[in-house]
Amino acid sequence: MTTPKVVLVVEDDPVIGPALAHRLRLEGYRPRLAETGAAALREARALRPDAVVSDIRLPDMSGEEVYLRLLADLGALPAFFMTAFGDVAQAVRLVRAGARDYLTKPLDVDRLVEALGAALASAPAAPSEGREPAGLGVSAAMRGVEAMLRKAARVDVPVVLTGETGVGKEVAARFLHAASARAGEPFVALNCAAVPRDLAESTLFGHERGAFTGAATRQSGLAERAGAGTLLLDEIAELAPELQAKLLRLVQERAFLPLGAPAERRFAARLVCATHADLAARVRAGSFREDLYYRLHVIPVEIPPLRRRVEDLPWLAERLLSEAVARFGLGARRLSPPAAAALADHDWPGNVRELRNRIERAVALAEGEEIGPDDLFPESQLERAAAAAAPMLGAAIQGATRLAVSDALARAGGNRAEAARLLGVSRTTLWKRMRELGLTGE
Ligand SMILES: Nc1ncnc2c1ncn2[C@@H]1O[C@H](COP(=O)(O)OP(=O)(O)OP(=O)(O)O)[C@@H](O)[C@H]1O
Repeated sequence: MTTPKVVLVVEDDPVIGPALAHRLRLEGYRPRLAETGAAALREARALRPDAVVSDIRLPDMSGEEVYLRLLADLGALPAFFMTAFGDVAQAVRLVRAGARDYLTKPLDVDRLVEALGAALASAPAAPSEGREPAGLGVSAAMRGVEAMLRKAARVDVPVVLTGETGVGKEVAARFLHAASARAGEPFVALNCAAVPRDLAESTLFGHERGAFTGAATRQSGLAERAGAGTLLLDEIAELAPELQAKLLRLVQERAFLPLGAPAERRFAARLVCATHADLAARVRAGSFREDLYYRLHVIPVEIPPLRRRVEDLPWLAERLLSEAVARFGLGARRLSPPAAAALADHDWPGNVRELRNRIERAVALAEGEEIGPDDLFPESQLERAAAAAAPMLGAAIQGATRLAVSDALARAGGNRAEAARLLGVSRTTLWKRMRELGLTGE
């Protein structure tokens, strides 16, 4: 059986949103409705939807902003926009940024369902039980990480993934999930740094109806939604102290208490944590509980930065390139040899996320089939232009200085002390400038 694809519907209209979600459910999708941009971003980070269908005007931000933030967080994914305003400029911008389609209201739902079906059929399928998960790299370092994760997948103990931002900690967590016996169960992720502090507890553990003002219905938390699958807590170092205590209970007793619930529930998922912070240092600084640290650190796995495994660059670039081409529905693209060489010269502070962003931008904007170094690193083109402009700027500054100095000397009747006073500089500075400019003061 295939797992239903998750479609995030972002719509604040109380009729259109639920109606669309209902239709998508009938079509065999797992829709998730968000009524604001902030809720959509939260849901997207936790659920990693397969596609997004969003209104362009939302109460708190534009659909465009939601999409660009989703792109940064999740990479490209099929996105469809709905608008009552037919704003062509925004449509063009969104399609350039990778959106699939732009539909005007009243919405032709059949057309949307058809386009969604086509987009999701061409998207790579989620790994399912028994299938070999996609590899993480070809370097010895990443082969080592894969071997470690495969071993960890066999036993149900907490894993902590560490590494710089964008190295692929979440990708590694998904690899672990796919390699484990839990592969057919949900994979649920929460970025602890992104969820507002007052919502963190109910997001993680859920709440009963009436548990707090505004809790109109019962809401299950991610600990419950992860079922017998895997729960990834990303940026674990940012978890508030009161939640650290509750997480300890989750790990130790495998139990959690939804807000306002009469009794604890059993935690059936596997816990994986990730962080780019030095957790041991946080323990020493007193901001992370030592007992939790030791509970979580049963299997620590470090994902090395991309600059320390350059052998992975061509492999990753190739993979991200074909993914971007398929997602944007474009024809073939390839990296020119100088572009491939430029990849190796860069030191990738943003790691694989930066590589993905550069490749997606290059695929979207390159004119022909071949992607050159300037498509990947447009800033170096600007730097070259600035360097070329620098001599011109220098000449302009020199010309202006010459005029000002000659004028001051003329007004001071050749008296250098007076000319320096008029210019607001010391006599030594004036003397230096005159020497540089070849002025004698005559
Ligand atoms: N081995 C890989 N193959 C393909 N894509 C990858 C790989 N590793 C990372 N990526 C891509 O790089 C981006 C960042 O990956 P991921 O979110 O897993 O990093 P992270 O270390 O969890 O980042 P952060 O510290 O910011 O949470 C994603 O778009 C992901 O798809």
